[in-house]
Amino acid sequence: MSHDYEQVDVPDGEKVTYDEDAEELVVPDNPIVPIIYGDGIGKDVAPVAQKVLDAAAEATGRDISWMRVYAGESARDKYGENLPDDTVEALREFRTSIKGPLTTPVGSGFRSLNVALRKKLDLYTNMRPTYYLEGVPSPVKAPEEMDMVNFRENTEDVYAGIEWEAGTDEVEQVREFVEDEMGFDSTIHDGPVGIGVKPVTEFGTKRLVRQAIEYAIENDRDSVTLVHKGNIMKFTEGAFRDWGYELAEEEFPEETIDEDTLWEEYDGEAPEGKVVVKDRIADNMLQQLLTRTGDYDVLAMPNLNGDYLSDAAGAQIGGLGIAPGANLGDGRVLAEPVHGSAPKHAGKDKANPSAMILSGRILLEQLGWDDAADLVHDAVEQQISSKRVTYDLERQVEGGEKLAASEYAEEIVENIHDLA
Ligand SMILES: NC(=O)C1=CN([C@@H]2O[C@H](COP(=O)(O)OP(=O)(O)OC[C@H]3O[C@@H](n4cnc5c(N)ncnc54)[C@H](OP(=O)(O)O)[C@@H]3O)[C@@H](O)[C@H]2O)C=CC1
Ligand SMILES: O=C(O)CCC(=O)C(=O)O
Ligand SMILES: [Mg+2]
Repeated sequence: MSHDYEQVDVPDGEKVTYDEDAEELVVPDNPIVPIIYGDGIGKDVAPVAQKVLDAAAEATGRDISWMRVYAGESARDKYGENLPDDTVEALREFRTSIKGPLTTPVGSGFRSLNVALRKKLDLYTNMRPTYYLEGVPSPVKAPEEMDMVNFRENTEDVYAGIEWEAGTDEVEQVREFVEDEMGFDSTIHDGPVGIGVKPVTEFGTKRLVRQAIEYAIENDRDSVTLVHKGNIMKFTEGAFRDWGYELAEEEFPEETIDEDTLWEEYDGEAPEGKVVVKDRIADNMLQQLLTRTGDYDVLAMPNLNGDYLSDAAGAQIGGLGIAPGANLGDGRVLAEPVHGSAPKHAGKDKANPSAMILSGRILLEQLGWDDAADLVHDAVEQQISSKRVTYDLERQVEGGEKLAASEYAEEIVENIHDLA
């Protein structure tokens, strides 16, 4: 049953539905797609990205019926709250959506609205592809070796928000329990302490790793690397690794092999059609991202590792202005860039809309509109190669010309018209 929307209108258009047996979205040619512009630079990049996505849809004979919904500052203005039911229900009902960044205060204040959306809609995977676009400036020597897809667990780990503030009765109760009942006497220093809990479940781990392995198989990828800090956090990150391998063995025995078998039986050359499942400790992985980029393909990891790693990987291929992503659940998609609301650049029509546009490309792929998605990719790449780019790329490109975000997006729309 449809939600009774209080302060937003449902546009003309049709609903995307989900075929549970086929595990597939059923997509009309004129889907209703909710969009949250977001805070800070979100208001600069989202409307211009929308125009690019419209151009790609129109060029391939479709029409996106946008439904603007609100979260963060714009929702506080309109509804007096951060995350109105209208917004959550629109994302739930219409299934495929896109958002700009939402600001989260540090140290106090409300908890992340981004995390809240992921949890409320059970968008349990955050998929962040990191790939090279021709002509993109990079601080590394061989950025073209980067072609990774980061699958980040999206609903648990330290993002569960189970923590207690220093100086409260609650934190003292937890300290007492940990020291007196759980046997960790003299482990926590005396004086004020903040304590948090890091849940990592078998359920959360396995559904994430399942999605990563399925993606690797469907997209002909070579390997899935489990990235963890299991040497130190044995029962959370270590368990993530163990459950990840267990899942591969239980559910994909024919399609996967582990790294030991790869070397012992195949001398390091994976047999045709097999995905190698391996693991790396997170600190090592962060340096291998730079030094052995080409050895990695699909990565699967707990929430915090994925947060760190996706920004670091994005820096190698043009920076946060380019890096796209999407939150995925069963039959539900919320695309969003890797970057945040970058408040110091907000409202200046200068931030790079590519990350938002390329997140839209993932949305188009999820709709099954691969032709439109390819157009978006090619049009962005063509624009970057022309060196007429936003400030972040212009400052790194020799002979570059600086464009406003809106001018840059308009030229991408023209590229789409030329390419179509
Ligand atoms: N999913 C989400 O909605 C996310 C929200 N956030 C939130 O955003 C807020 C700000 O976070 P912060 O740590 O500053 O990280 P941001 O990602 O917002 O910005 C960090 C820096 O990255 C560069 N950058 C980011 N986006 C772009 C862009 N589109 N074009 C060009 N450059 C870009 C800028 O670098 P420079 O100044 O060097 O040019 C910017 O100062 C916080 O409240 C945080 O919680 C953070 C991440 C994700
Ligand atoms: O929710 C936030 O404010 C930050 C989230 C974040 O950094 C991310 O999703 O990568
Ligand atoms: Mg982040």
